[in-house]
Amino acid sequence: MKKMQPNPLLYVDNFSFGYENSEKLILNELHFSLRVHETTLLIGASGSGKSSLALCLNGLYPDTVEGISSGDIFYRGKNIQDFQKGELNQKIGIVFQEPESQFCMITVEDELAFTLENRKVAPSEMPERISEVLSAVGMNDCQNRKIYELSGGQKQKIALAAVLLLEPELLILDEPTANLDPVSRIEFIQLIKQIQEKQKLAVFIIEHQIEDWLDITDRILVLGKQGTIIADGNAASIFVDYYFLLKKEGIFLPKQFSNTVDSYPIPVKSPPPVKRDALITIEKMSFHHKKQPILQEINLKIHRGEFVAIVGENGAGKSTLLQLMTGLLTPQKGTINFYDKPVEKWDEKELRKRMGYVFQNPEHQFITDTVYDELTFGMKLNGWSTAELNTAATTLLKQFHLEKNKYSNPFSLSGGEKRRLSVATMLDETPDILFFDEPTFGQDAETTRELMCMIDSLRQNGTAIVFVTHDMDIVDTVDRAIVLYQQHIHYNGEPESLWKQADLLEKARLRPPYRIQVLHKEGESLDLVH
Ligand SMILES: Nc1ncnc2c1ncn2[C@@H]1O[C@H](COP(=O)(O)OP(=O)(O)OP(=O)(O)O)[C@@H](O)[C@H]1O
Ligand SMILES: Nc1ncnc2c1ncn2[C@@H]1O[C@H](COP(=O)(O)OP(=O)(O)OP(=O)(O)O)[C@@H](O)[C@H]1O
Repeated sequence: MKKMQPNPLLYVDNFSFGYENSEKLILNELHFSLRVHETTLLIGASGSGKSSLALCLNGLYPDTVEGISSGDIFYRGKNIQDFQKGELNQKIGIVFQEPESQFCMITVEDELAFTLENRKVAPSEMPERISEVLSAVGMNDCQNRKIYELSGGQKQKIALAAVLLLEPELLILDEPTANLDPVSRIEFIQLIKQIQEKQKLAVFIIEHQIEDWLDITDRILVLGKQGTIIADGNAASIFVDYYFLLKKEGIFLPKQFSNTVDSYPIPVKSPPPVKRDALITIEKMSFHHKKQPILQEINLKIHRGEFVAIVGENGAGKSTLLQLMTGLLTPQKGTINFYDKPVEKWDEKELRKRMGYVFQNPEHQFITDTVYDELTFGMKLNGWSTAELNTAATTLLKQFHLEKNKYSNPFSLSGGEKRRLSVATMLDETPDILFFDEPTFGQDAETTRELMCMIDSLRQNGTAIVFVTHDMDIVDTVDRAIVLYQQHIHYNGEPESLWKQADLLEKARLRPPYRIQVLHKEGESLDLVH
C-alpha cells in the first residue's frame, strides 16, 4: 500500500464509488492526497468520473445520490463522514460544472448575502464584501440583476463569487471557464492564482483544455476510463512520459506539448459549397430586453452550407442572436427571414424539421426520462416506424459514444455526455441549418474531433452551421466569423483578417488562435534579435 503524504489536506484512501443503477464502479480504489496550498489539475476523458470524484471529495456524494462507496476520504486527518452537516462545505468550496444548479436566490445580491449569512457575517459588513467580490470577478454592475437573466458566462462568474465568499481552504472548480470569453478566461485564471497566493488555499481544477492553467499548476492527476488514477506528476512528466497513454485515452494534450500534426483535434477545413443561396436574411434588426438594448441595427445573411462562428465577450448577445434566428425570440424592429418567409410565419413543426438548435445548457433541451426516448422523440412525432427509429437511434448512440447510457436519465449524464446527446437529438432529420451554442465545451479531444468531423460532413451535404463559441482555434477553421460588440456587428468576414485587427480583438475580449499566438511570439523574438 502507498504511503500517506505527511499532513495532507485531503487523503483519499482506497476509495471506490459507483451509481446504484450503473453496471460498474465509476471510481476504482483511488489512492491519493491533496496537499495544503497545492494547485492540482484533474484531467480525463469525458465520462471518466471527474465530476463524480469532485462531489465525493466534498462529501456531497454518496449521501445525496443513489450510490455505493467503499474506502475513506479524510480531511485534515478526520474522516469526512464524521463532519457535522454543512461543516465541510465551509472548508471545501465547489463551483459546479453547471453553475445554475448552485443558486438558490433570485438576484445576485441576495445570492451573495445568503452565502454571507450562512457564514454569520454581520449585515453591516455585507455590502462591502459583496462589492469587493463582484469587482474581483469583473461583475461590478450586476449586483441587482436577476440571476436567471444573466448570460452563461456571467452566471459562471457569480458562482465563483459565491464560493469565494466562503473563504474555503480547498477550492474545487469543475470546468470553471467553459462559458467564459477568452479574456475572461485568462483573467479568471489570474484571479485564482492571486486568491491562491493570498489565502494560501488548495485548488483542485477539472478541465479539458488546460494549457492556460499550466503556469499555476503544481501537479496533474489523470483519471483513466476505468476510474483509476493512471498518472500523477508535474506537467513535464505527465505530457512527456505519458504522451501516448493520454492520446489513447482521448485526452487533450496542451498545445505546447503536442506536435503540430495533432496539435488540435480539428479536421482540415473543407471548402465551402459553391451554391450560395441565403437561408437566413436579417435586415435592420434590433432587440431589447425590457428597456435594455441587446442588439441594434443587425444586418446579416447565412448561406447554404456555410460554416459561421459568432463570437464576442460574455453578455455580448450571441445566444440572443441565435434565439432570434430560430424564432424563439422576436425582434422589436426589423426582419428575420428563413428562406424568403419571416421566421415567425413558419409552421412550427416544419421550422423545427428544417432548423436544429443546440442550446447553451443542454438540460434546457431535455424533455423525456431516457436517452433513448430523447433521441427518438422527434422521430416518433414524425411518424417513423419502430424499426426505423431503432436503427437510427442505434447509429446515433454509437456515433456519440452513448451506448452505455441508452436507458440513463439524460439529467444523470456527465457534462460532455449531455452535450453530445443534445447534438444527437438534432440529427434525426438532416436540417437545412444547425445552430450550436458552444457545442464543444465539456468534450475531450476525441469527442471534439468526432463532433467537428460530423459537423464538417453535414456541411458538405449542404447544411449551414452557425456556432457560438469562445474557442478561437475552432473559429480559425470556419468560413466566416461575426464579432458582436456593444450591440452591433463589428466584423463579418474571414477569420484570417480578423486576427490582424488587434484593436477589435482587444475590445471584444477575444484572443487570436494558438497558431497566430505562436507566430506573434516568433515575431517578437525576431524583433529582439534585430
Ligand atoms: N446521478 C447519476 N446517476 C447515474 N449515473 C451517473 C450519474 N452522474 C453521472 N453518472 C455517470 O457516471 C459517469 C461519470 O460521470 P462524471 O460526470 O463524473 O464524468 P466526467 O468525467 O466529469 O465527464 P465530463 O468530462 O463529460 O463532464 C458517466 O458515465 C455518467 O453518465
Ligand atoms: N431574459 C432576460 N432579461 C433581461 N436581460 C437578459 C435576459 N436574457 C439575457 N439577458 C441579457 O442580455 C445580454 C446578452 O445575453 P446573451 O445570453 O445573449 O449573451 P452571450 O453573448 O450569449 O453571453 P455568454 O458568452 O456569457 O453566453 C446579457 O447582458 C444578458 O444579461
